[in-house]
Amino acid sequence: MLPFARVTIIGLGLIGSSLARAIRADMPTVRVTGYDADPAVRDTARRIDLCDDITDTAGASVTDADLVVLCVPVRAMGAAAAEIADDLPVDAIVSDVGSCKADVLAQLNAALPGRTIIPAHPVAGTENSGPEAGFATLFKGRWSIVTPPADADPIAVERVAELWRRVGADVEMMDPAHHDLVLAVTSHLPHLIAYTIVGTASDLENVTQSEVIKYSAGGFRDFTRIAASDPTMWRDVFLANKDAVLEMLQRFSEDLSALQRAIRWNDGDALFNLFTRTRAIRRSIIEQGQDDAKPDFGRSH
Ligand SMILES: NC(=O)C1=CN([C@@H]2O[C@H](COP(=O)(O)OP(=O)(O)OC[C@H]3O[C@@H](n4cnc5c(N)ncnc54)[C@H](O)[C@@H]3O)[C@@H](O)[C@H]2O)C=CC1
Ligand SMILES: O=C(O)C(=O)Cc1ccc(O)cc1
Repeated sequence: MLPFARVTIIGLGLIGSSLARAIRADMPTVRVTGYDADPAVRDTARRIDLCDDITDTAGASVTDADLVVLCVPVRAMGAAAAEIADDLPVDAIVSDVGSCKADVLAQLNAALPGRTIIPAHPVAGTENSGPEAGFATLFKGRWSIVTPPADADPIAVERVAELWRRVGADVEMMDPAHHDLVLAVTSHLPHLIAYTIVGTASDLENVTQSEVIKYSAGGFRDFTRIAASDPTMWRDVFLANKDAVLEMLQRFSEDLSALQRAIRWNDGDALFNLFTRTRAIRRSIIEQGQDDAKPDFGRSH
């Protein structure tokens, strides 16, 4: 049985539009309604026939929904939830796709007290944004991490998990705080490093911009893809997942200082041992068949 009959998607960018496309492709009888705060995005969504219906207000989009999925930047979740509070049917489930979970859950609880809130995070995406960047197969073979509150209704949790399975994702359950720590090191810190290194290269005085572009070898090119990711989305992730990111950044800085010291003192063994350990990690990811499948760091479609 389908987990939901009428799904509303709020925020029709990369993830919201991919979810709309995936639901229509994989569950064609489900009615998909969309809303975005940006009128230009709503126009585009209508032009490309993204949903069965696009409404001009948030409230109108949820009046007959049995699931509402918030697909807006993480620090906009509370405002988006507050806008639907008066029109949300009593038995509707509210979910989201935010890249960090504890802060978003707090925002949703504050905006929608007493409502059924089952957050999730599809660990799948690209550096692109907007309604035309989405695609129906984005979630296939990827993880979707569902982070229910401790007292969540198990039936509601299972319905949200089943939605993600239906669009091709593998589902994992996680505590929100643990999710935030894991994703801080596997996703948020790598983005911060990419933003930094591309910024550092572009600030150099003795190396021209055109030399950076012309001679960018594999490593730097990969960083430029990640550093092209949406500024609003990532500003919000770093501020909303501040504690976990600062904790991982502290550890990273200490490890970087150890490497700096090894180079300064010609400690080749230290360098060789670390590089051998990290190569083994890459190989075990490939052996587990997760290279290009999941998680999705470093892949564009
Ligand atoms: N981009 C990625 O690779 C991934 C993003 N995510 C999460 O998905 C969410 C959406 O990200 P993207 O789709 O990439 O962003 P996006 O920038 O492509 O789309 C976000 C959309 O939300 C709309 N919006 C902003 N505030 C709103 C509000 N209050 N009410 C209604 N609409 C509003 C914007 O107009 C925009 O169209 C974020 O929370 C992000 O952390 C999760 C997994 C991967
Ligand atoms: O484009 C990439 O490599 C990504 O890392 C995509 C991504 C961005 C944010 C997420 O929360 C999950 C996946």
